[in-house]
Amino acid sequence: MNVVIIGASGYSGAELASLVAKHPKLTLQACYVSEGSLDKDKLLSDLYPEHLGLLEYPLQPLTAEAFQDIENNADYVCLCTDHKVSVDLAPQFLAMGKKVFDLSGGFRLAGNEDYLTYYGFAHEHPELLAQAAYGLAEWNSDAISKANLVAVAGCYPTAALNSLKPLKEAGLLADQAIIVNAVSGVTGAGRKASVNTHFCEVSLAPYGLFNHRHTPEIEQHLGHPVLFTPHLGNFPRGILETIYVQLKPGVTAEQVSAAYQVLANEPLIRLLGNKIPSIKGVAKQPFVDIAWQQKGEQLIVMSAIDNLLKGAAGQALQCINLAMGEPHHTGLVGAL
Ligand SMILES: NC(=O)C1=CN([C@@H]2O[C@H](COP(=O)(O)OP(=O)(O)OC[C@H]3O[C@@H](n4cnc5c(N)ncnc54)[C@H](OP(=O)(O)O)[C@@H]3O)[C@@H](O)[C@H]2O)C=CC1
Ligand SMILES: CC(=O)N[C@@H](CCC(=O)OP(=O)(O)O)C(=O)O
Repeated sequence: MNVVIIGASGYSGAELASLVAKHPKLTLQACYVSEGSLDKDKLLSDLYPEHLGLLEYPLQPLTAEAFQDIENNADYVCLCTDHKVSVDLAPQFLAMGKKVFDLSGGFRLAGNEDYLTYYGFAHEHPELLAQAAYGLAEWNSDAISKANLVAVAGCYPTAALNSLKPLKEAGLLADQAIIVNAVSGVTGAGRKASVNTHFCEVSLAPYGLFNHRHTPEIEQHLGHPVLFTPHLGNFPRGILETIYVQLKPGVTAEQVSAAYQVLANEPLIRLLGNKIPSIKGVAKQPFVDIAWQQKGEQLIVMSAIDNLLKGAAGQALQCINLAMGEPHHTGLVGAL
């Protein structure tokens, strides 16, 4: 299958380009940036020298001619672009009959009101929201394999949902909101220069209190209220979440362990029991590491992922594998 990547010069796009280029059943057809990009015509390996010899692909401007090339040659189009850019581009590629894998948040939420409230824009194509399959690979494989538009799950939600859905499905959660405290590395904010992500400015600080767009994403795909607070930390990649859960009265440790067994055979999920996960354990790895400790009806769940792999490009590749009828972890386990 021929894959094109739009936004290939960005952190998630370059990561996905490297996964596609190494995949046994995919061909990286072409890499695109915006028409006016400062990086156009550079090689991707000039920007990412760690991929010298692998990503000798020119970053092509997304011109009218590029759209024609994509229509003629691509099977799968991956959008590694800002939410609004994705909302604009996805319908154009869907109209060409392409399968679209969007890494942005442009199609993850249920309704236009959520986009106004949490994204700050009115959705231009609300009719596509119901058609998009939510790309949380381990939990939605049937819908992902059939969909023309896959909204690959967000980074913080991927860590939270994989940790909490087993408990929700087993009916172990008390009604109150779950508190999700999360720390992300700076690549989570993208490659574009900004003061907030400047080397001398980043330390450890919360942001997005009460209004981060991943709050509704987690709530909608979990079916439970959360109080989510992200933090920016001074490391390049990885997300660690510490999640405070009130269990229903009388829920035992055995019931909690049994609930997590639903993930026990998943190749990209590592259940650590009562060990402690870390950024070091997942950086540059495709896994979600999940651990928990319980005292009475209080449960603390810890979850770690690499934001660019399981939180973006790795999960996008899982979705592409599902669309091809391949095992979802092809090209991810033992291959990075
Ligand atoms: N970073 C992360 O950890 C994660 C990111 N995501 C999502 O993935 C998407 C990309 O994120 P990230 O890789 O961090 O972003 P970056 O800012 O690192 O990269 C964005 C890319 O989009 C390109 N681009 C910008 N405007 C256009 C346009 N109009 N047409 C075509 N290409 C364009 C940029 O190149 P240029 O401007 O030079 O054209 C660049 O290649 C976002 O929606 C983000 O929310 C999802 C999960 C995790
Ligand atoms: C550290 C940082 O800034 N992280 C980003 C989240 C990463 C991302 O790009 O979000 P999606 O997963 O929704 O695409 C943020 O908080 O906006």
